[in-house]
Amino acid sequence: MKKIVIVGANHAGTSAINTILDNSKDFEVTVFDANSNISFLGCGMALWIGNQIDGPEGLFYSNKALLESKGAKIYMETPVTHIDYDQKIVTGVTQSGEEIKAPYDQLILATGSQPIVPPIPGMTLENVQLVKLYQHADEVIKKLESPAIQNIAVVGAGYIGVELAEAFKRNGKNVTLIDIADTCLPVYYDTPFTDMMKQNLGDNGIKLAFGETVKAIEGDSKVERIITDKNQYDVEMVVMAIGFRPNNALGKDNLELFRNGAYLVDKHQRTSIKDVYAIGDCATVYDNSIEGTNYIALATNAVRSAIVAAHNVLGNDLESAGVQGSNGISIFDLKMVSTGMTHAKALSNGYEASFVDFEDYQKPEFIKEDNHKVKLRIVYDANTRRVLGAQMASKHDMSMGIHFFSLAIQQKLTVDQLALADLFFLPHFNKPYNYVTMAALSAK
Ligand SMILES: Cc1cc2nc3c(=O)[nH]c(=O)nc-3n(C[C@H](O)[C@H](O)[C@H](O)COP(=O)(O)OP(=O)(O)OC[C@H]3O[C@@H](n4cnc5c(N)ncnc54)[C@H](O)[C@@H]3O)c2cc1C
Ligand SMILES: NC(=O)c1ccc[n+]([C@@H]2O[C@H](COP(=O)([O-])OP(=O)(O)OC[C@H]3O[C@@H](n4cnc5c(N)ncnc54)[C@H](O)[C@@H]3O)[C@@H](O)[C@H]2O)c1
Repeated sequence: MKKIVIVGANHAGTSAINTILDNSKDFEVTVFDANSNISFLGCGMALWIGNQIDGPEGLFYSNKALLESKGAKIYMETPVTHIDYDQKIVTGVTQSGEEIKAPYDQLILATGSQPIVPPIPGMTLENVQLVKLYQHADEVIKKLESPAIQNIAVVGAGYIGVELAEAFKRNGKNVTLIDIADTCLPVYYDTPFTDMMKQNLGDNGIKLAFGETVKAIEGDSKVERIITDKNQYDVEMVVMAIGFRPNNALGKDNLELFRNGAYLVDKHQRTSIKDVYAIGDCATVYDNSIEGTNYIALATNAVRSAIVAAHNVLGNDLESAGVQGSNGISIFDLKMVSTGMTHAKALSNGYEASFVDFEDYQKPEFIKEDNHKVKLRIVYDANTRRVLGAQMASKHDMSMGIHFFSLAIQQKLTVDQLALADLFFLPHFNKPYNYVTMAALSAK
């Protein structure tokens, strides 16, 4: 039997294990994970912290017993400390200090990412929190019960920071949201959209401290204040959410890396060493919007890249379709979704980019219930007319609409091809002249 070793058993690793074992019985699959749990959905963390769901139980979809029932050998709480890429041997160390040596024919690295820790004074004070793992969320929730914690600074107004700012507000805490950029969610949306989210956060009582650089966290053993280049805020907890860094410790000296340290992979998820694959947050993706290699840490990419790697391990020649970085967020009922490049990013990447904006009600005005305005921006190349990105915002759940644009970018469609696409009409759902058609028709 061919030996497959997988390092990391969270979203990417679990997806690879399932794909291999669901499709073949001819492989011996050995898996190592440093953590004590598998498959925690970080995307549900804010809902759990904000008391919008019953508890964390539903945020797990797999476990050691389930994967072992399929035939995998799973070592939990067993960090891999060394990989001999010449001899093809992975070494893990159990909690009791026992060394496990696992030889492989093919190796899948699924070691994910870690939150970025800024090099500022005060990071080791009590109540400075990182938020990635189940254990992190559990610790934050226990601390929130203390009446001593009333004022919280969230650093980073990206996806995690904005979601957690809402969650802490739902706990009745005073929240200050700090970002080095002059707005929130700048990676994903252009100004008209980030302005909507800014307004939404402000209207719901979150103090916004944008355009401020954090210099230090201060206190006498516990957090007492956070200092920026412009202000200082008295807080009892600081939550750091300024992005992820790929976890490349096991391969950084052996494998070719992307500029941020992620393992550089091709469309088969192959690294620079034969028989070694990398998937999920530790690896690069092929980004169809920029037509090149990129780093986009998302669970969706983790699961799909794992399916691709697993099929190649099985001997099926499967190539990734690439990604568009499609994403979504819902904060105090404001829903925003985006895919591909923002206009600002397209310009900074050297495209002669244009955009078209359109805003309309989701349904005809005679429908009075659950009918909200939807704001749409399509970003396209002014020369080739190729769709480069799209953003949508509404109180209506229009999220499925972004998939249309995602596929358009993947298939290199032009904005003019979208204008004449066959979109159905029914008043319960949309308008005969819907905003997608109208926006695309209006593209200059
Ligand atoms: C709060 C939060 C909200 C999020 N929301 C969303 C969302 O809404 N949508 C979305 O698409 N994505 C979301 N993400 C991102 C998503 O969680 C990640 O992209 C995803 O976890 C990546 O999966 P992964 O398996 O590649 O890596 P990870 O989840 O980082 O898992 C890596 C695994 O490798 C193990 N490991 C690492 N090193 C070793 C070693 N040396 N030996 C053994 N094991 C090792 C770790 O213990 C871990 O279990 C969110 C993330 C967070 C933190
Ligand atoms: N809904 C979702 O799809 C979802 C939810 C949560 C997380 N995620 C993913 O998880 C990953 C990590 O999320 P994240 O929110 O940590 O990263 P992010 O990239 O979304 O946001 C990081 C934010 O931190 C800011 N920042 C960077 N350095 C800073 C500094 N020194 N001081 C202050 N601000 C600073 C950036 O300007 C940015 O706004 C991302 O890939 C994200 O897409 C996705």
